[in-house]
Amino acid sequence: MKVGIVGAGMVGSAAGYALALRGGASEIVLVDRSLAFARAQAEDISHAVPFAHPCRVLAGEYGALEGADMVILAAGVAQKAGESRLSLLSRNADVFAQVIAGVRNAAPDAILLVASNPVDIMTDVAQRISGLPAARVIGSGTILDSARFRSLIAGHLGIAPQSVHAYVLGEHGDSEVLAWASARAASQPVERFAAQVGAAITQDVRDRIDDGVRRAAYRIIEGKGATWYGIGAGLARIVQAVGGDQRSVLSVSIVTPEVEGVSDVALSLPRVVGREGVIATLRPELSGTESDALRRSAEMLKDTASRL
Ligand SMILES: NC(=O)C1=CN([C@@H]2O[C@H](COP(=O)(O)OP(=O)(O)OC[C@H]3O[C@@H](n4cnc5c(N)ncnc54)[C@H](O)[C@@H]3O)[C@@H](O)[C@H]2O)C=CC1
Ligand SMILES: CC(=O)C(=O)O
Repeated sequence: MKVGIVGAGMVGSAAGYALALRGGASEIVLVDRSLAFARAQAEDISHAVPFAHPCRVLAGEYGALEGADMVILAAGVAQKAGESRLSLLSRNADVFAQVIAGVRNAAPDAILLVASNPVDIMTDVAQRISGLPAARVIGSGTILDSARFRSLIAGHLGIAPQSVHAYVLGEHGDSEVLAWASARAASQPVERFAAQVGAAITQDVRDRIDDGVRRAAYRIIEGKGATWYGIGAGLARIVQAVGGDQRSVLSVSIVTPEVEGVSDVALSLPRVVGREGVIATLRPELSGTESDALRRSAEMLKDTASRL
């Protein structure tokens, strides 16, 4: 599997590094508006390969993406402390107009994997500009938020996050929805599991976990300027699901025909991901409050995208 990465900054390079370590690609090509920077990142990542899986890590201009099966889009600006993801929209939409033309010329058959924020609207933008089917333009969406949610539930229950299935839905951003009603630990509703291990999920616990997920990016950006490890691993996970035709269920964003009465909106739901991109979309069990919140998130995203 040949994977391109456009935008070799913190997120793009972390994705390349995670891919090299996890063994999800035979070739990784980094592209950036600064070729010298992309070359330096590629050389650095290539020095991890002897400790991981065989893989060529290169840098180049857009032409070097020829033959790529998948291209990660991580170019553009990132939030500064206190800024919301949505505030990046017009700047990153301009960047995508250039980037997608370059990618499509070199690798017209590649699946696009969008990371740049605001990721749901950028997924919508990427799909519109590229003209590709929605199933082949995937935003990382809430894959990161779902990982944060699973980690915090697992920490409370004293188990591994791998034993927790829980999704964050809607926007990757302030209006996201933590789907407690469908959260499971060891196949049981998390409340039932919690009662068995004497770790009740009280309203205080829910509020703490909600804040831990929803405000994670703000806290990390305040502390170190940006986030990259979590999303780098999440992007590598999506690439592996596609490359291995794994049909894994991941919460990712694509333009979706209808969500809670809102049409043609890009947001995250659990989706089956394999060789052709998104193969199916699932609608998890939600409480009334969660459905209302998902509708509001969808309406906000649709409204913002249609004003672009
Ligand atoms: N989806 C998610 O969960 C997450 C998304 N992000 C987003 O990812 C994006 C990248 O963040 P970072 O890597 O931290 O930023 P960064 O500033 O470290 O890297 C961005 C890179 O894009 C390149 N670039 C800018 N314009 C370009 C163009 N026209 N053509 C080619 N390359 C161009 C820059 O030279 C730079 O190397 C941001 O929009 C950020 O908000 C960040 C963390 C999580
Ligand atoms: C920056 C960002 O989108 C995140 O870490 O969630």
